[in-house]
Amino acid sequence: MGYNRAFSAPGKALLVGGYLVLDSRYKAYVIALSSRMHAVVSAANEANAEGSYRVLVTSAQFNDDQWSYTVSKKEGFLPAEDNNRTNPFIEQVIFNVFNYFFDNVEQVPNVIRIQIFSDPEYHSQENTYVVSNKYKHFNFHKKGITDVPKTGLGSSAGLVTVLTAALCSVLMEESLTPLNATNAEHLKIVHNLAQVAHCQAQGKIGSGFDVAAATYGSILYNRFAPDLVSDLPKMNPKHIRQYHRALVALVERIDWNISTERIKLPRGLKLIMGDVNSGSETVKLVAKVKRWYQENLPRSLEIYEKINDNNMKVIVGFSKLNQLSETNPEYYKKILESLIQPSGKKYVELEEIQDAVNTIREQFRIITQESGADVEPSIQTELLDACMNLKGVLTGVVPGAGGYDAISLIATENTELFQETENREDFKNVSWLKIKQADLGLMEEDYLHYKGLE
Ligand SMILES: Nc1ncnc2c1ncn2[C@@H]1O[C@H](COP(=O)(O)OP(=O)(O)O)[C@@H](O)[C@H]1O
Ligand SMILES: C[C@@](O)(CCOP(=O)(O)OP(=O)(O)O)CC(=O)O
Repeated sequence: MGYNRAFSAPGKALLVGGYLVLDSRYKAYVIALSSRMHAVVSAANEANAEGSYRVLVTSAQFNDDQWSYTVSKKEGFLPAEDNNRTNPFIEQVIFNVFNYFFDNVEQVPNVIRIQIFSDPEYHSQENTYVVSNKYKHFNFHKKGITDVPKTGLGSSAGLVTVLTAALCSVLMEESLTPLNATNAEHLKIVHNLAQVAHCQAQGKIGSGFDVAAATYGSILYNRFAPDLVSDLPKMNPKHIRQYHRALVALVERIDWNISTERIKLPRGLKLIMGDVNSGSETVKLVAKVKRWYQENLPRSLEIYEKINDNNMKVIVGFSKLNQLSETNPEYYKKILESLIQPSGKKYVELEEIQDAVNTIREQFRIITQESGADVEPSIQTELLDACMNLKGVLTGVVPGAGGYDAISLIATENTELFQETENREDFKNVSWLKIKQADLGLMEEDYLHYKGLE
């Protein structure tokens, strides 16, 4: 038996804290999703050029996309793709993981094969067929990964996180404590390496909430200083150890000052995501909002502070509901029932959250108008307002960067929006995604559960 392991990591929805989370002063409420990215890894010694390693990454679901990289210590582990194919996310993971384990690569098997799988909700499901076994089912597309539309659940962050875990597991195999996805120190190593790789591959410094959720699950997140990653030295072919030293210091010794406090939606409530099927470009939205912010100081700061005050009200409101569900379950049950069958009685515990979300949305509509970035465009306003009249819905937002991608609702667990909105003209562009809040971030899977899916 050779070396075989598998890992998975969840997608994300940023419910509260969009844009503000780019600044480390502000916190965001991030829900990890039941839709996951998976990496199945095997490793063996095969005939290979002396001192070089081959990392073969396959994405069978996307027209058998494949990337075959060769790396060697003397080249600073800079990956060269055998067929000149590029996938910056895969490249940066290989580069960073090998450089991190710089002194411990001698015994590592020289061929590492990794199969990537992604759950169906990450991508448009048009023109797909399902391949399944007893444990898993995946959608297969006729096109390559770059030609299939995404739904915005964070495929690259999930990919980078599972790939980092898979490669770390192989490179740590010789160490005293093999990679354990429940060990806090190991999670920190995977998280920090994945953040570095993701930032470098994106070529912009996002807040990293997506990689943090992929690693830690649903969290209250605040970001690290962007300089931590951008200050890493470039790989210098004459001093290949320099990058290793800086990376080890960054991953192990420097305090990133991030928060990854675990959170859970209030008991009895669930997340519902509707894919709106149009697509927005986060990078462009962020650039426009940043420009607006700089050009409108100090008023823009006041708007951000107002949004933040209300973000915190939502976060505290959710946590109060969770407490209430334990201290006064009878009363809590009535509160939730009022969302399904309005009796005229108002519950301040719900109104506080609804009012805070309305204020946040109002402020984002001001930003939308003034910046030209469609954070909450009017078509999404109409949709969210219509959702507020559906049975069981507590509140709803355009998640993350906003735009035309999706809507996220928080509703009672028994809410069945599919039936309620079927055949309704105002919901004709919405497809409800089959997702739930996930309990775990990165986790180990049984590699045998992927047999026959490749
Ligand atoms: N299943 C996969 N196999 C290989 N690469 C993938 C896969 N899923 C995502 N990627 C990589 O991530 C990129 C998409 O990243 P990005 O544009 O940041 O989208 P997202 O918002 O979903 O993270 C793809 O172009 C590809 O390089
Ligand atoms: C604007 C943001 O704060 C949130 C963007 O959230 P999305 O969920 O829209 O993210 P993408 O998957 O990258 O498109 C930028 C950030 O925090 O990186």
